[in-house]
Amino acid sequence: MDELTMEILTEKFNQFVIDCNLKSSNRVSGNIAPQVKEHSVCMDENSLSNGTNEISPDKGHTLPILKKILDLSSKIQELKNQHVALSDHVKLTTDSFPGLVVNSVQSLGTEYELLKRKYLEEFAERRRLYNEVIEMKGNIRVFCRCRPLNENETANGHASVINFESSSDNELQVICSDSSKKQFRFDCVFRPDDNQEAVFAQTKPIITSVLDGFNVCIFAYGQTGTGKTFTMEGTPEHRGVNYRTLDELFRISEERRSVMKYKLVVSMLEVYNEKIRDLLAENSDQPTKKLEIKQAADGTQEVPGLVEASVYGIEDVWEMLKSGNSTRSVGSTNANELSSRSHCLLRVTVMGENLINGQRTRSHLWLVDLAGSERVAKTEAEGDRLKESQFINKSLSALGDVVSALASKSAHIPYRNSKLTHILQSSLGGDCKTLMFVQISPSAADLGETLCSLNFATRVRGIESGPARKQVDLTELFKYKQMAEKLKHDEKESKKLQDSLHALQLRLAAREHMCRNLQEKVRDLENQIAEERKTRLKQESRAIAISAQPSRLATLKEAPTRKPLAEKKPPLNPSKLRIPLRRITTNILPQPSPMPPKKNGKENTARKSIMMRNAEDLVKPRRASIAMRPQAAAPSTSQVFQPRRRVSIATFRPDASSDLTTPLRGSACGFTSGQHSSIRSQRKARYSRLFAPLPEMRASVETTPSIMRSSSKFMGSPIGAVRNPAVVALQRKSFVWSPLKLRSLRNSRKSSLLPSRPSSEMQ
Ligand SMILES: Nc1ncnc2c1ncn2[C@@H]1O[C@H](COP(=O)(O)OP(=O)(O)OP(=O)(O)O)[C@@H](O)[C@H]1O
Repeated sequence: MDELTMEILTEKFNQFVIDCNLKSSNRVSGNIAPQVKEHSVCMDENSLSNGTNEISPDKGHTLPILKKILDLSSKIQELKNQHVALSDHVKLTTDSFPGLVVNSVQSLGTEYELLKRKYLEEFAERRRLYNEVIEMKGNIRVFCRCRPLNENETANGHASVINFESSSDNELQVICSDSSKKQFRFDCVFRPDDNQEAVFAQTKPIITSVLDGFNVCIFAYGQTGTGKTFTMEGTPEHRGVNYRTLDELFRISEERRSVMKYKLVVSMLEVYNEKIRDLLAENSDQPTKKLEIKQAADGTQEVPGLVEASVYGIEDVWEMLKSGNSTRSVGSTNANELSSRSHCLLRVTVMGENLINGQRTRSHLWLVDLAGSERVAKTEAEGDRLKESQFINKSLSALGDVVSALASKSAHIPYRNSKLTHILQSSLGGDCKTLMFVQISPSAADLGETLCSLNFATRVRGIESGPARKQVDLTELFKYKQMAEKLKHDEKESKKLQDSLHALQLRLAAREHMCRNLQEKVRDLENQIAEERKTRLKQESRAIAISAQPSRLATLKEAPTRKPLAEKKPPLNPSKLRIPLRRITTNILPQPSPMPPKKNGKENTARKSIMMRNAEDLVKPRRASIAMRPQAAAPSTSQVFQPRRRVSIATFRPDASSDLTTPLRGSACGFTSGQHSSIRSQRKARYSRLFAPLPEMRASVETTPSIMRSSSKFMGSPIGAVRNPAVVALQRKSFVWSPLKLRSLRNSRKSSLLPSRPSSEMQ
């Protein structure tokens, strides 16, 4: 019992109770109340125990029931209050959920949006791919259908001239009168025993394109009486393409209901004697208004005033098709008792709306049953039939011209040459899908027409697979093939280049490593040279000091009569007071840069040049002139003991003619003259060996062209630029001009990482 009923009952019983109470009070006022009350209670209990309730206000039996009702009412009220309390308690608000739930709901919402977007993308992708499949199959496809031999033909003994057995599925052979066979190939070939389902199964895929927003045109072409109407319209028992197509459209739209909303509108017209007739006009018996083809703003062809009937189910369609067909122009010919004397066009306009993104589409599906092509002579048409035949043939010829123009990709397509082609303009060619049924008769009597129809169909098929169209596809294919090959080739090349680059990088790294090693060795050798020089200078200065002792004494004796040398000689030109003297004193050659050797050859060369210049400075002949000073009487001790000058003299300018040390040394050390000369000659020979340039070096310096000489990597400066043999000797890494180290160096030559090479090799 719902709440409302309970409330009504409660109210009624409340009223009843009030009434009863009033009556009871009346009785009480008549002094019968106590007895009645007791009796009532008694009765109530009895009646409850007996399971019977007799409600009789007069007898007071109603009171217990009322009491019960009141109890129940109060209970109901109580329950109601409880319900309200509970409702308040469980009232759901956003705050009543924990944060986790709210977050989950929010993330689910986001996920839903994402999925929706993805679905839309997938939907678009599916549509694109499906369209591609259809296009790959061919935007214009041709199916051939052969009807069975009819009774007349069998009776007249006409044999079938169509051979399906020896050919593959999509091929047929026509046995000509001279027993030769002509083979034809189509996208699909239906034999006489193929039923309507089989035909539609192959037709179905193209229909889906209409719902995807593409224009589609399906038409049946062929000789009269070959089954065009049978294929397109069919019979109530064997429904044709028209009915099945609409059925399929409804089925798919139902399938996509959650995403897409479709509206189907149907129009039906015929082109009869180059006039357009609306087959759905309500009163077709009346002369219909003249319909003309106009171009709409979007470039499509429209027929203003044409009835457009919305259909919501297949039942509507069948009724509508029946009514339309009933008004179609038919007539009896020799070939067909109910021959279609017009082209019948059923137009289905599909308006789609995407429920997710609101995108709208509008596309047309044309289902055309053409009038039969026929030979006027054969049909023996006269009068109206002849006129009809002429119009039919004219418009079919116009259709053939359009097909030819499309096949040859002609700039001008003669759509306007007939009403039929004009109205189908936006559904023939372009990106719309076209399916043609070429209907043929198997009878030998129709051989000529059959061959004509098959040839025409082959031309139509040529739009898709013929040279013009195919060429485009092949060109594209070829282009992609070429691109793929080029890509492959480029990949190979780039791999090769990468490999060689890697090898070069490895080689470069090895070279750099070697260079670093060599630079280190150069530094080591330079340090070694500096050390050697220092040691030698010390030795020489010691020797000079010893040899200068007697002359110094003599000088001291002559001192009063002589002027100091400094007074006699003008001070040295500042430019001649060369800094390298200090270097000689310290005996430290310019240190190599702490920075790692750079790859830049110029910098290396410059640095080496500086080093070589410094080395050259050290061996300037001026030291020789200063070295002669000890022979002259030194006026002061400070001048005599100039270790720098003396050191440089002795070291860098060994001169065979100047006898620097022998007399002094001889006297100092007590050697005899013969001993002196022997020692002197030994030392001289040793120095000569040391400082004289190597014979091969000299030879190379003289003979090697300057370009070749300057190409020396490790010397830093071209050898040709170094004139002084001592410097040349310095540049020889293995050549250390230290007598002390000479032996050890000679020994270490074999194990040295810098092998002593002939100068020609070094260059
Ligand atoms: N595949 C088939 N199976 C059985 N019967 C067929 C078949 N095709 C055609 N017929 C029959 O052949 C006869 C002629 O068919 P239909 O009227 O469809 O020819 P048509 O090409 O439309 O002729 P027209 O151009 O003169 O209108 C019909 O009786 C039809 O039932």
